[in-house]
Amino acid sequence: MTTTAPTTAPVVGFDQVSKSYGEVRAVDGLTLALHPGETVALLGPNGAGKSTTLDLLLGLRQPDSGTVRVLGASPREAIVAGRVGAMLQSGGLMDEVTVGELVGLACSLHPRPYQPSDVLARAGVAQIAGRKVDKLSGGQAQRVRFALATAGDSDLIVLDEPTTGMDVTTRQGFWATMREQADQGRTVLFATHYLEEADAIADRVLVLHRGRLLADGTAAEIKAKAGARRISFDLEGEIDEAALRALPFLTTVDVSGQTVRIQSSDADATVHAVYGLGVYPRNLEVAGLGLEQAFVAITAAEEAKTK
Ligand SMILES: Nc1ncnc2c1ncn2[C@@H]1O[C@H](COP(=O)(O)OP(=O)(O)OP(=O)(O)O)[C@@H](O)[C@H]1O
Repeated sequence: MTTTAPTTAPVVGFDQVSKSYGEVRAVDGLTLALHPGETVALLGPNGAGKSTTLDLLLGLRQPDSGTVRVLGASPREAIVAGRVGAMLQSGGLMDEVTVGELVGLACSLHPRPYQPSDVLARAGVAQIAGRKVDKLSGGQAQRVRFALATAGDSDLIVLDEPTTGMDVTTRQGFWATMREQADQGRTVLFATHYLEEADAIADRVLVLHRGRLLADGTAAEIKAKAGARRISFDLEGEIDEAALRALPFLTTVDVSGQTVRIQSSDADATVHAVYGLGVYPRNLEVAGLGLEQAFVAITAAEEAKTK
């Protein structure tokens, strides 16, 4: 028996949630619903409010106004019922115990625990189960935090910058495991600064900026929202660089040797105008923005508006 409502409620529901620290409004009127089986990336520049949002979601901080619900209950009730597993940036690990002991303890405290041996194996730390927790490398400690977050059968897994300090192979293994968790119907929410991870892993991307939701959609939708496209070509002769830079619709221009790379909010018009400069562009390519460039474009546009 749990105290939580049936799973028809969103896994996570924020309704007009705000949280300030003194003068700083870290989360500003956030409304949001996450659903079962979604893998959601939370992006935003430093100080955008990602960690505060996760703290509110986990009941570690209380909102000044608005409500946060997790699986139809308060965050605290959902956590007590074992429905949420979390891996936080700052989560210190107990000293003087071994990895195996710590994971065993986490399993024993979970209302719906997995076998410690399975948890150790899944997190890739079975070989270091006998090692003291304070003797681990940064990447190993991250894996142990991951083991603690998956000690039992939770409906929601919350990860704050989970792959910081992991090498490439560990990172790939980590995300493969997370995919399995989502495929089994769990909701995975992770904050990250690695945009390529968000692009590859998440089926939904949230962009936070100054505590507000700036974009919410698939990575493809976020890229489209940024509007701009990348244009690149090689020059055969000289180009009047000042005239090139003066063309309308350009957001960035980079001329390096014979190669020109530009971003434009109207690629068709820009290509037409380049021909108009008497240039014949070779190897012309027009492509959409990557998620990283789209993120920079969206947040920079918002910065410009708020100045
Ligand atoms: N305990 C606190 N006391 C005062 N201000 C805080 C506190 N925690 C966060 N802030 C401020 O609130 C804002 C949001 O911080 P938060 O840590 O939620 O952002 P973030 O998106 O997680 O940032 P980062 O990417 O740098 O981890 C920032 O301006 C930060 O300085």
